[in-house]
Amino acid sequence: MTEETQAGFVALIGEPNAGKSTLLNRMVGAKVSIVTHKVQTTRARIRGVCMAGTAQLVFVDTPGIFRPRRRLDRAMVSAAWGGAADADIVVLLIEAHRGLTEGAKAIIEALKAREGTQPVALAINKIDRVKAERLLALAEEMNAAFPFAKTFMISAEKGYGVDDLRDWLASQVPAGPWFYPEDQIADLPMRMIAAEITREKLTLRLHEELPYQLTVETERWEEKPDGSARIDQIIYVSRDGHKGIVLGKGGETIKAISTAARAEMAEFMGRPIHLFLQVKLRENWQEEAERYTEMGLDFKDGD
Ligand SMILES: Nc1nc2c(ncn2[C@@H]2O[C@H](COP(=O)(O)OP(=O)(O)OP(=O)(O)O)[C@@H](O)[C@H]2O)c(=O)[nH]1
Repeated sequence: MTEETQAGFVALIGEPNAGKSTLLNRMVGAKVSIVTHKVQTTRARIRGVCMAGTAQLVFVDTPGIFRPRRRLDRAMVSAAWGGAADADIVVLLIEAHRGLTEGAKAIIEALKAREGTQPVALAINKIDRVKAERLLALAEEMNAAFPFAKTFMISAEKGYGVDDLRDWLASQVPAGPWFYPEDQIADLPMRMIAAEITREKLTLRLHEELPYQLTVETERWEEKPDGSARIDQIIYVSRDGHKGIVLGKGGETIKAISTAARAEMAEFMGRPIHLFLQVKLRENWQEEAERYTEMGLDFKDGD
């Protein structure tokens, strides 16, 4: 699965209301938007994954970044880029009927500060709301403001132009193995939320005691006929001695964490959850950490 597959990260940016969730839902499937509010401690949030032929596209966004009230200075811009900096491609989404707004201008300033690092495509969304003449003028105006690698005219809601955009993205990502097994893509957002919930409970419970390098992964997700779900997660620690901290005396700590995490998952997902936690040692932590960083995820704790 190496030579003939491609995979990459796509940062979808745009002002609030531009239609990012709608576009993602079109490309990835309806579960995606649910992720938005939950997974907040990660540097770049993974919003969804989709397949386009032999390519796997992983969509990330950088929340709340491009909403500057004042002018952005360069340091702020580069800090604000966070996970988007690691993306292979950036897509700027704007609204056709609003055009080149102040917010869009601020984003373009930010893009200019890092011009040349990644291809940036423009997607003019909500084309169902404007006349064709206006669109062409807007596309020209936008391309005069920034050298976009490509311009797409889409309607995320109606689905116009979305396949073209996806196919183009697929053609731009590098050759390489997929980041996620294909059969996990559909429930990936829920898996990630579940892992994030457990991690949050670990943080709350352990505070400074928390082993510096620790991750939670959802290993298995099983739908039960009664509408409940069984979730198996592994808490990875980097040193054997850390296991004891997570388990606590007589398993007390892990039990409390599990109870709290299960309750929150059940509430969030609106159904009964059976949660099974295991603590494991992951010795080759360093390489793994690099892998996650590459993916724009910040799973490290304690900083
Ligand atoms: N007419 C029209 N409306 C659209 C289109 N795409 C999205 N919308 C609407 O625009 C509004 C905002 O869409 P969202 O997808 O929530 O926007 P967003 O960029 O994710 O917004 P934030 O989560 O605030 O960043 C919703 O009411 C959508 O239904 C489109 O192509 N045409």
